[in-house]
Amino acid sequence: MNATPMLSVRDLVVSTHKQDLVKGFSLDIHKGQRIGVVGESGAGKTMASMAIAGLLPPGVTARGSITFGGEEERFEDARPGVSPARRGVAVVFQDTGALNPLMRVGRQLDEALRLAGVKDARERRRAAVSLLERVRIDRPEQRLRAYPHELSGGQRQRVLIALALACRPTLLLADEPTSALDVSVQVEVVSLLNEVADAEGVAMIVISHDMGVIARLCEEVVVMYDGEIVERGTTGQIVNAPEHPYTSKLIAAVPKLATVAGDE
Ligand SMILES: Nc1ncnc2c1ncn2[C@@H]1O[C@H](COP(=O)(O)OP(=O)(O)OP(=O)(O)O)[C@@H](O)[C@H]1O
Repeated sequence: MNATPMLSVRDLVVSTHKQDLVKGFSLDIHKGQRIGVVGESGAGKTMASMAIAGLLPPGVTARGSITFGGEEERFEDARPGVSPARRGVAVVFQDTGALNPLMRVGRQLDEALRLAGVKDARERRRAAVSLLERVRIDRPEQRLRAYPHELSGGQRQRVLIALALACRPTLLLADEPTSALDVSVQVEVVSLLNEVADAEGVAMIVISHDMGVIARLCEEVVVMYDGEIVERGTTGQIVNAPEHPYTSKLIAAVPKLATVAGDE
């Protein structure tokens, strides 16, 4: 692994005025690396990743330091902003209303590409078609005219991945990228994320309550429980020899997981 991580998070604490939601989160990720953050609902996975992306909700603040692309930002009960250095981070949300239901897919991609600095409208149109091709959506020209409800759940998740790729990220934060999908479609989206990460060379932080999804996507895993990291290691180590009882519980919830880790 090369020496300087692309992203370094140190002692991140995320709080409301009442309580700490994340109680000291540290993580390094290198170019092209894929790290999973696993834990049950409410463990603080989303809050940690939203702090990294500069997208904490109102009333939630952060303490600690985040270094991205060599630029360190320190926070003292502040909301991290999206600094230019952070522009290389994109978030893939889960398909539960993340797309604007009133806007055609093409318009949403056009907007994302405009924000990413593509000035020429024809160039944006070409780029939108190419993004849909890269996420393996068939008949891309036609899909640009579709509204989200005219697409299947799997196709909408693909569009969300295409939107994330529009800003040419170096780091993708995928928050429960498959949770809203049927099992067979989950498998397709996991393969697509693997394919995209390989082809584009992006690093990925995958957040999920499902150790099975993480094991298929990531070489390293961080386990969160009640706002804290309770265990970390390679996927093989965590799956085959978990040290924390909570990790064992997460693994037991996925019956075929030993086979998945064995396949790697
Ligand atoms: N906007 C908010 N304001 C205040 N507290 C919040 C807000 N959103 C979430 N929380 C609280 O923060 C804690 C951590 O939530 P977080 O969403 O990070 O957990 P998670 O591990 O990602 O779980 P899930 O998969 O359910 O989102 C929870 O106790 C949750 O109730």
